[in-house]
Amino acid sequence: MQALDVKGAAIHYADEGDRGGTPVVFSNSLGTDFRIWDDMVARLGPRLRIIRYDTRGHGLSDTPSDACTVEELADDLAALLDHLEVKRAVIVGLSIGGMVAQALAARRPDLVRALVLMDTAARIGEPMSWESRIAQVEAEGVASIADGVIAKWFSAAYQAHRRTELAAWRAMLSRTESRGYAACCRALRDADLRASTARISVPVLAICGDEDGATPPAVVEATADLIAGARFELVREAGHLPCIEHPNTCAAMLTAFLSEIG
Ligand SMILES: O=C(O)CC1=CCC(=O)O1
Repeated sequence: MQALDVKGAAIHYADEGDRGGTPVVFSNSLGTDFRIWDDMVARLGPRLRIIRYDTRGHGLSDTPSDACTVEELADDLAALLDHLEVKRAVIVGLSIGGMVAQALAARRPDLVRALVLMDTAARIGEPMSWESRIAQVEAEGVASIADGVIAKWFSAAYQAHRRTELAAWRAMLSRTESRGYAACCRALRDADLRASTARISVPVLAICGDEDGATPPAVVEATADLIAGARFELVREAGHLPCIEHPNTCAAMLTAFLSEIG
């Protein structure tokens, strides 16, 4: 187990693969931890350095405060990459992890070679809906919102046929500490990255599940449209977490993108 102290908070991470290979860094979404990348990462080629970490307040990472910003989350990632002496990494970010990737590209362009923006946007949801989610999880815990969240995370087919895996992912979500979850909801409530994202100049691949109920394809594509040269691709029969539902497709998309950017 590896963890880094970032301003008093333990950030849990894994640094695996070929230390001399292209660094590829994975940033998770709200209510998840870095296990969401397991199946996708297992399908990637050998000459990559694979770095995964748990966003603060999630997985084994600490929850240092009741509130945070996307910029602070990007600074956590920058501290981790500085510690690992990684520069020019390909950052793969899912949902809030994709916002962290966009913010990192704006704040520390030296760390970013390219971005894969998965089911994410420069602005996600409305402040009022984040407010009511914060109130709900602070009053009754993350498990109390699990039904609604799971419905957006997975396609109709996955929900109908993968009951056991669904129960396991629900357990991951429900066990997320409400303080850390609410802190990241505050970051989402306050983040509008449209101006800085429009200035991103590294290669960008945007990916979205066609049944994503949280960041629907049109929202993800609108963010891709802000970035010069960004490409948008759909994953069929997938919800908000296509890396779980279709790891082969997502790994193939990432592999093709990596060979394009060289
Ligand atoms: O939990 C959700 O509603 C989906 C989501 C929005 C931002 C994020 O990271 O996940």
